[in-house]
Order: sequence, then structure tokens, then C-alpha cells
Amino acid sequence: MSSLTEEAIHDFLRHKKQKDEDVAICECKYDPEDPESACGDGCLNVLTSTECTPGYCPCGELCKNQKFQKYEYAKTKLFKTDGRGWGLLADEEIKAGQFIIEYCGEVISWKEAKRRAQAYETQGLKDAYIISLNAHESIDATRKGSLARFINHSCQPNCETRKWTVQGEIRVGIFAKHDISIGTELAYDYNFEWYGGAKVRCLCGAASCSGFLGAKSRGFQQASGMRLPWFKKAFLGEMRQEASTSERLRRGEYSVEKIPLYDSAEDEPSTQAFTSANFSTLQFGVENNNYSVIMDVDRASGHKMDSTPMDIEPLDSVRPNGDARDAVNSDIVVSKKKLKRLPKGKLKNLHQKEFDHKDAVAFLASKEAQEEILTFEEIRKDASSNLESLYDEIRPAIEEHEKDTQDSVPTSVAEKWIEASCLKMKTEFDLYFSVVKNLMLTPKKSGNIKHPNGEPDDGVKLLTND
Ligand SMILES: C[S@@+](CC[C@H](N)C(=O)[O-])C[C@H]1O[C@@H](n2cnc3c(N)ncnc32)[C@H](O)[C@@H]1O
Repeated sequence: MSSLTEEAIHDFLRHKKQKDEDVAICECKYDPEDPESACGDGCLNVLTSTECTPGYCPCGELCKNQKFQKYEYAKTKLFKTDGRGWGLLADEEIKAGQFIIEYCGEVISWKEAKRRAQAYETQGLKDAYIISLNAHESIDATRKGSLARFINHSCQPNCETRKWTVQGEIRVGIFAKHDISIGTELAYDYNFEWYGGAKVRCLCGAASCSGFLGAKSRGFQQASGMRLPWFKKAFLGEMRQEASTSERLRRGEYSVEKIPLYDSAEDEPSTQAFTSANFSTLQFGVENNNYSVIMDVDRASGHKMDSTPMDIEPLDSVRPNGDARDAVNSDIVVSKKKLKRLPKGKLKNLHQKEFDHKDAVAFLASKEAQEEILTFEEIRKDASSNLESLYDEIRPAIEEHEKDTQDSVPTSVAEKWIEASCLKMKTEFDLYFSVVKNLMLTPKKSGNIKHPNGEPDDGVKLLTND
């Protein structure tokens, strides 16, 4: 029996090619009297956040639902903010709901994202460009990316991220939450999306500012070990009257003294990838906001920069062919953390050590017992990955409500989560029960326990006492 390894899942996600029968074809029919008829708001694909596939859409060239694929970005411009490094602003009037730009970057596994985030921090890169893509993958725009990487966070944003399916792949776009006038800075809420750790004080200036960047993201929670969504706590036996973020802020739990911080205001342009003030950053993107060259020219002198720590490569143009999805061949390990209650009610994150059942079963009991354990192990893995996918699916619902209470999440979502969590726990129980049962049934080598025949069968292994 072959087990589905995490590498295999990652490989599958990387190389997933859309089959003909999987292409979503809408029922739009172009009517010259009504331009909206060619895949406007009523298009079945638009309604399900799926782009039409060229060559399949009944509206052909007139299809309006290929914005990611045709780079139909809004006009934007880079500018230097006060204290938050570079930012991106609207260079034209933008309508509510309008697609502004795709968040491009290298698609990497969650585990690799975690590794890179730590590495970048060690290297002294103060701006973080990793956002979450799905339960298993993240997008890293540190070295390769589009202008979207320069969009700053705001707790009261005028933009939001939305996930669209484009030729079978999930892609992240920045969309206007409401009308945005020319010259206004673009910003979205990094919560849920961002992997920048727990160290950046938010300078967005909004009245409702949560204090830190990405305070609700998994990255933040893992780095700080502070908060888990109610549904996770519920199933870890942690459900209790939890203080809200603002209460915690008031109590000083996010206080500067307790968390090592830096301000993006302290950014040294020379340590920034692509963000040096002297870079000709405004020269590109005039037409479609795509990078066309690696920017390494000093704008003032026109000379090549001497010390460019990293070159940012253009990405928009390569992504559809798959190059941009050059995921690092790491395992997909969606963080497996266990909460441990510490004195004074604090929570501590502990890495849950993966028990290698393959090794364990090798010296356990009979072949049947080994197979039984491996079967349960596979079922458990499926349930676990199902739960992680569900987390990704329901995240927008939670984000929408932006609260951390059970009431804020629709019942249907809560029920789904409960069902998947129970299923996962059941599969864990079955697995561990099987391990214990088979352990107990395996005769011991030393002591008085003897095999019924006096000598062990070939198929039966003996446990040692050492
Ligand atoms: C995706 S980058 C945005 C572009 C960045 N300003 C630059 O110059 O490249 C995210 C980084 O910008 C800074 N940043 C974004 N929003 C911020 C905010 N509201 N307050 C403080 N720093 C912010 C942080 O350093 C963060 O790691």
C-alpha cells in the first residue's frame, strides 16, 4: 500500500494541469447591444471567482473575464511613504470591486515560507513579502514579484485580496473595496494573509488599528503563540472566555516590551530588495505595471548599483507558463502545533513531533498489524489535510466578520469545521488505538512470555525490553 507523501501532494499542486473536462465553461452569449453579456457580472465563472479559459469561452476574444491572464491592471505608481517604506498609489480613478493587480511571487510550501521568513529576518530584511496562498502554499514576492509587493497594510483598508481560479490554479489579486480616487495610497489588511512574524508595529494610523501587522495571520499567531481562532481552541479544549484583541492590547500583551520590534521607518534603502530610493522604480509599469527589467540602475547617476542584495525579477509575464510557480521542493507541512496550558493560563506552542509509524511498525508484530497501522496512518493524514484545506476555505468567512467569537462565523461554516475536526480526532484515535493494540499483542523477547510454539513464527517479531 503506497502512502501519499507530503512531497507528492506538493508535487501534485505544482504540476496540476487543467484537463479539458475540468475547464469551467460559462453560458454567456455576446449581445452587441449589451457589452456586459460577454462575461460581465452575471457570468457563471465570474460568480464563482473563476476566470474563463481562452479557447473555451463562448465569447471568444470579447470575454471580459480574463483579467489575470491579460494583466488588466489598474494604473498605479510607487511612492515613498512616511515611515512605511515604499507604497503604491492609485494613478487613476479606481472603481469599487475593480481588479487592481495580481500578487505575484514564488509559490512555495508553507514550511519553506516559514524557513524563508526566518532566513530573511536573519539577513536583516525588514520588509516581509510572503503571503498565504492556500492551506499548503504561500507566495514569496521577496525576490520575484509584481508591484503588488509594495502595497502596505492598513487596518482600515481600501483594497482586499481575493483568490481566483485561473486555468485550474489559485491566484491572488488585489481588488478595490470601494471607489478609490487618483493619488490615494492603496492598502489591504495583511491579516490572515501575511507571514511576517510578530514584530512589526503598525503605522497605518487608522482609529481601529490593531497594533501589529498581520495580527490575525497564522504567521503572527505561530510566532507569538498568542491567539488561535475559536474553532481551533474549541477542539483543543481551550474554549474559554477569551479576551479580544483590543482588550489584550489594553492589557499590554502586545506591548513593545514583550515583543522584539522594529519599525519599517528604520528601513535602510540599501538593505531593501528593489526598494532603494535611487532605484528607477517609477520607470516601469506605466503601461501595465509589469516589471520589464531587473531594476538595478541608480536613478540619480544612471549607473548600475554597486550593492544590490537581491535582484527582483519580473514575474507577471512568466507566471501563466508555470515558471513563477517554481515551488521549492520542500515538504508540505502545515504547521502542526499543540497547545499546552502553562501556569497563569498562558498558552505555549509546542511542536508536535511526527511519530514515524513506518519505522515503528517495522519492529512491531505481524505483517497484518503493520498494514493495519499504515492504513490508519493514511486515513489520518487524509483527514488532517482535509481539515487544513477547510481552514483555508473558511478563512474568508472569518475575515469578513473580523471577530474572534463563535457568533461571528456562520453556523454552516462552524458545523463543517466541527465535522472535519471530529473526523480527524477519530482517525487519530483509530491510529493510536491500533498502535497500542498491536504493541500489546506483540510478544516480548525476554521475560517469561513465550510464543505458543515455544519459538517465534517468521511473521511475528518480538519486542525487546531494551
Ligand atoms: C509587502 S511590504 C510593503 C512594501 C514595503 N513598504 C516596501 O518598502 O517594500 C511589507 C512591509 O512594509 C512595511 N509596512 C507595510 N505596512 C505597514 C504599516 N501599516 N505599518 C508599518 N510598516 C508597514 C513593513 O515593513 C512590512 O514588512
